[in-house]
Amino acid sequence: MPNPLIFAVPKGRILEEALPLMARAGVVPEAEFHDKKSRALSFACENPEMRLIRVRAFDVATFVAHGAAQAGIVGSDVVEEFGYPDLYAPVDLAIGHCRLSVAAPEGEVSGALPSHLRIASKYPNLTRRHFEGMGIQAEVVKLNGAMELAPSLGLASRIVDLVSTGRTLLENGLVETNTILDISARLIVNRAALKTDERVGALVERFRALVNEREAA
Ligand SMILES: Nc1ncnc2c1ncn2[C@@H]1O[C@H](COP(=O)(O)OP(=O)(O)OP(=O)(O)O)[C@@H](O)[C@H]1O
Ligand SMILES: O=P(O)(O)OC[C@H]1O[C@H](OP(=O)(O)OP(=O)(O)O)[C@H](O)[C@@H]1O
Repeated sequence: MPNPLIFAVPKGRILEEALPLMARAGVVPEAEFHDKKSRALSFACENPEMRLIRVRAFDVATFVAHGAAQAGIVGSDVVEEFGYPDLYAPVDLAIGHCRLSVAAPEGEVSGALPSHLRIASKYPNLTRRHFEGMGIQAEVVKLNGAMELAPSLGLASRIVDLVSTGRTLLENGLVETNTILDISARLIVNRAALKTDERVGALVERFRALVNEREAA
């Protein structure tokens, strides 16, 4: 039998929406995948030619870009932040919708911006690029969560973070000032694997057909 095709998924909130779509595309993990007590990270699938790995969202892109996994599902925020040349995102799955936005403390949203700003974010590249486009040099303080605390504690004057309902910003006294990126989850594949392994192309076509079907309905 050939090496199994490795399919990488994030462990958190995208997963719930992705699982039904994956099942319709023939990616169905063994029962242990759903066992909250299991510490396994790699799972057999109904299709014996496939294995599923569960990793952090940012790491999904890294595994696929380096060819350690051949395909996966991840938010377009992660695809854009890394910009890996070996990673190809051919299908917009139209799930996991949110946006990447700049937010500032209430009361500090108006007035001209200085030429240098300190921004807290998990997305240093997208943040720097956005502010460069406005002629502002952004010094990014990299945080992995709870960005919303940074302005009130003097760590940064603004944040760049994911927004969905807007509740987290509101409850932390922040106001959204600009949207940098509208986000949805993508099917991603390793470019070399797409060229050399016909199973990868077939997988892309299955997901593409599913999304087209859903749009037509
Ligand atoms: N409100 C939201 N907050 C965060 N991410 C969201 C939201 N809505 C949709 N997303 C999408 O979900 C992705 C995070 O996915 P998920 O929660 O599955 O990852 P994770 O592996 O748990 O992340 P982490 O590295 O934070 O542990 C984001 O990259 C984004 O594309
Ligand atoms: O606009 P809202 O609906 O309030 O959602 C946005 C919040 O959700 C995400 O955090 P998450 O819950 O993933 O926690 P984390 O950043 O600590 O992982 C994000 O970083 C925001 O804090």
